[in-house]
Amino acid sequence: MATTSEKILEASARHPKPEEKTFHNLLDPVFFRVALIAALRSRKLGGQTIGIMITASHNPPEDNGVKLVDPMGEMLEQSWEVYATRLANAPTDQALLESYEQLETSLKIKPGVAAHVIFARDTRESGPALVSALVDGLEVAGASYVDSKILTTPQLHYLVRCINTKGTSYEYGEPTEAGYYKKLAAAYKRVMKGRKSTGSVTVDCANGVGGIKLVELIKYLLGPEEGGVEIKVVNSDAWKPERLNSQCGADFVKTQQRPPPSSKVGPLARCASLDGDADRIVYYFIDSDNSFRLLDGDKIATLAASFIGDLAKSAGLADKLKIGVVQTAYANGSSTDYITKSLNLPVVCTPTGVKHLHHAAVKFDVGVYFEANGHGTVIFSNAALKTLASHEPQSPAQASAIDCLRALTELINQAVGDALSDLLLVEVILAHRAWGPKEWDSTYTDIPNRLVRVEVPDRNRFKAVDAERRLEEPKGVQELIDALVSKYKQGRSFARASGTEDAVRVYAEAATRGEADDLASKVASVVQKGGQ
Ligand SMILES: CC(=O)N[C@H]1[C@@H](OP(=O)(O)O)O[C@H](CO)[C@@H](O)[C@@H]1O
Ligand SMILES: [Mg+2]
Repeated sequence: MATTSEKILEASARHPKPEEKTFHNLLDPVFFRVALIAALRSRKLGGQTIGIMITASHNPPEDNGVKLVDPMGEMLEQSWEVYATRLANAPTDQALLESYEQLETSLKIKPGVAAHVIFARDTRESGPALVSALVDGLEVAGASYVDSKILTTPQLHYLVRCINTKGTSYEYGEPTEAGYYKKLAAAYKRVMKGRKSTGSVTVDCANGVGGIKLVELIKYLLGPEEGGVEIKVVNSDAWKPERLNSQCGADFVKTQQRPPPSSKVGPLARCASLDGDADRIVYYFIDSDNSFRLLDGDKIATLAASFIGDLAKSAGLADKLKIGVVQTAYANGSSTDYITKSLNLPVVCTPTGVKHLHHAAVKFDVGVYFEANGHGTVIFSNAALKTLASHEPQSPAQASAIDCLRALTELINQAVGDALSDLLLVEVILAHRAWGPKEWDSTYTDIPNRLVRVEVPDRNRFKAVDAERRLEEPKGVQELIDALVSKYKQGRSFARASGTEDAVRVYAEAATRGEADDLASKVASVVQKGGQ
């Protein structure tokens, strides 16, 4: 019988690294190799289940990619990203096998431990072919696996957390797709007790997996006749994969600062857009003067933080729950001011990327984190869960606030930012406050801002520090940016190398639209020159 090493070598030859790279032949060996990493990770963690999500999120339909999920539903631990890259880049089948065996030895992984993996994909056409490459890898690595077919990214994170917590005192939920809907719907009904939604919300599903799953979720929720929100699902053409993220979706709305051209809603109607794998959401509406108003991740974070802060006070728990908000440098300066000065809550700024925000948020009892682009969630610490479970209310008002807080811990996805869960979170808050989008928007006014992309010969020369708000290298560039910023009222600007695209991003804020554009373009030209 062939040994595991022989099997890996033989199978790897079926997933060769292409001589001439096209998108598809490039991904086939990557997926084969990702399977090997997932098997190693599961074995290293004593056989806990690891998740693999096949998606390219908000990117064009022909792209694809992969996200690895750790046992508690969190993103793969950072040190393992390095190992994954090492396996993915191994130049030959033999080099791949050597890297695999080296990892086994250096990480003291016992090959005899059973490995378990669960995977799912979004609606992209390339998904099934990539699943074959993945399965080939899982089989030769001796991992057992579950194919969960088509799911949103956060649903897969949910399943991973449920499977790994099953039978413990902190069981997360029933590890099925229906279990996900039931958990959200039960919590939604609890928070909505005695409240009524007004109006409807139109949800643009980016023609992706979010539409299919939102239609399912609605079946479990309260109908409008029962006081629940009326959810109108649009851009849910998931079976025409070429339409995915095309002229719609959260990324389109956020970057273009306008509704999807297909949108038919009138003034003051609430709208929301999901991204292609439903882990991001933004809200927006058309104001009475026909202007477009975006309610982005910052507005969702401030809404959630203010609501939870008020509930904690009503429950008599203001001193016991340390609530904090985590943002990145892209958060609008007005939102940061509003959180610190009006809500009196602490704000932490981290580098871009949700894993950084998540790690900072766990330091609070209630950590609210959102990127401006709409990716985020609220996490409750174990101490907070204990406080909520044991707190004896002293009045009916306290009892109702505490029940609402407990239900929120179930409504909000604790593993990862989840557009469907965030949608319900926003909807329950608006129902509690009897607010429409305009009242929500008027909590603070965004400082005009501009984000531009600058192509430079080598973006790695740009080294940012201080949560990416200042450039250490190339030398001298930060001083030039500072000098420009000082000339603008409410001016703020920074430049950093993108982690996902071959470019440097420049962000600028200033008192007026024209000044923000002007500052952004001047900083962009400083960056361009400094990057030569
Ligand atoms: C300004 C911006 O939106 N940056 C995005 C983008 O990161 P960059 O490192 O800026 O390319 O992609 C990340 C992953 O999706 C997301 O977390 C982040 O917010
Ligand atoms: Mg996404």
